[in-house]
Amino acid sequence: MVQARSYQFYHIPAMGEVAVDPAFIQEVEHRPQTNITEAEGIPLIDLSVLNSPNSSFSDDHLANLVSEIADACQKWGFFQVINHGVPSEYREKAELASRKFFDLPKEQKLKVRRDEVNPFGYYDTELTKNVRDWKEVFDISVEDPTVVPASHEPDEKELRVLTNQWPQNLPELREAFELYAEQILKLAFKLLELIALSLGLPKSRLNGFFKDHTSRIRQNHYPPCPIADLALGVGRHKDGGALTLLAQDDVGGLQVKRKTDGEWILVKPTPDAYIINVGDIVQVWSNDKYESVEHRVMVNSEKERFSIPFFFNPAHYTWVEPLEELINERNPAKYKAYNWGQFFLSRRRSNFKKLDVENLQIYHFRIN
Ligand SMILES: O=C(O)CCC(=O)C(=O)O
Ligand SMILES: [Fe+2]
Repeated sequence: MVQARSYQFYHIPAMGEVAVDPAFIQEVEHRPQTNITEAEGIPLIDLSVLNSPNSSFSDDHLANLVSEIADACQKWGFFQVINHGVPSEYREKAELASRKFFDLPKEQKLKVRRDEVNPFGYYDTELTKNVRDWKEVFDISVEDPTVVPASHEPDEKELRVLTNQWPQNLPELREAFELYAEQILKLAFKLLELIALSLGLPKSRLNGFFKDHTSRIRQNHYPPCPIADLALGVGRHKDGGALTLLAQDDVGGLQVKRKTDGEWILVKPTPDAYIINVGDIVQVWSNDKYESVEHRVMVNSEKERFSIPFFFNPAHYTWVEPLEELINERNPAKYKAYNWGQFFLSRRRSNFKKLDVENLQIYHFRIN
């Protein structure tokens, strides 16, 4: 059954009455403030130590870097990296191809639409916490094909093989993103090792979880929005995976909830930098030492914005729980183990369809 949409009219200065689907309207307390603080920004970390060919850097340099990472993860859950080793031409090609994709006529984009079974492809009606986001996205799996459980049901034993969908008339999209994925994956492993070291663990302690990783690259397009002060490009949320590596363009709009006072801080675009944040899985592994921090995206009434996050996720069969080296009698495990594949599918389901219940969160696995 096709439901008739009921539009509501909003008065927009300079535009008059605008008809908008009320599904986009945020509750008053979640609307973006226009007078946003651009106070102290998230830390900027230089990774050149890792990429110097003749290792002219000493152990001290590495130790400094590791302690910068530890600090940033504890204080912010977010940081930016420069001199990260991803050649800019790969990123530029991906960004260009992505713009071309979103520029295609709607019916061509709908040919690669994601559906209830395959979470990869194009989508323009995503919900975050049951409110519609002002954006369109195109999701691809880094490993293609990728294996996930057949459903989000906890006792599901069957597996499903998912493949990417590519638009036929834009071959450069696939080419650009397959090359980009290889590069960004290398950076993700470097960051994973730095995070392991920063938690006092051996460098490769976390690598095994990513042998059959289920990482995903998303392309986001936020069109100009006539109700930019009522809607959001992405509603407030925490990333469910291990790490996110985000390439944003020069428009800006990403806001991070500052841990010290709960203020929303705008992440100012830095050319060629990546914005890194720890996701829920790192929060659980670290037994809350590093928290996965809430963030959201403001839209702009004049400018469109593009971003490309890479979500670094472990194998679907991973049981996520606090690492045994990081718990003891004084600091007992704060979470019981949960299965990553089930968690992922349950989340995708609630992003696809409006549900009556809140979507799955790690605090549902919290002990006490
Ligand atoms: O576009 C952005 O800046 C961030 C997007 C985001 O948070 C997400 O897709 O999870
Ligand atoms: Fe996010």
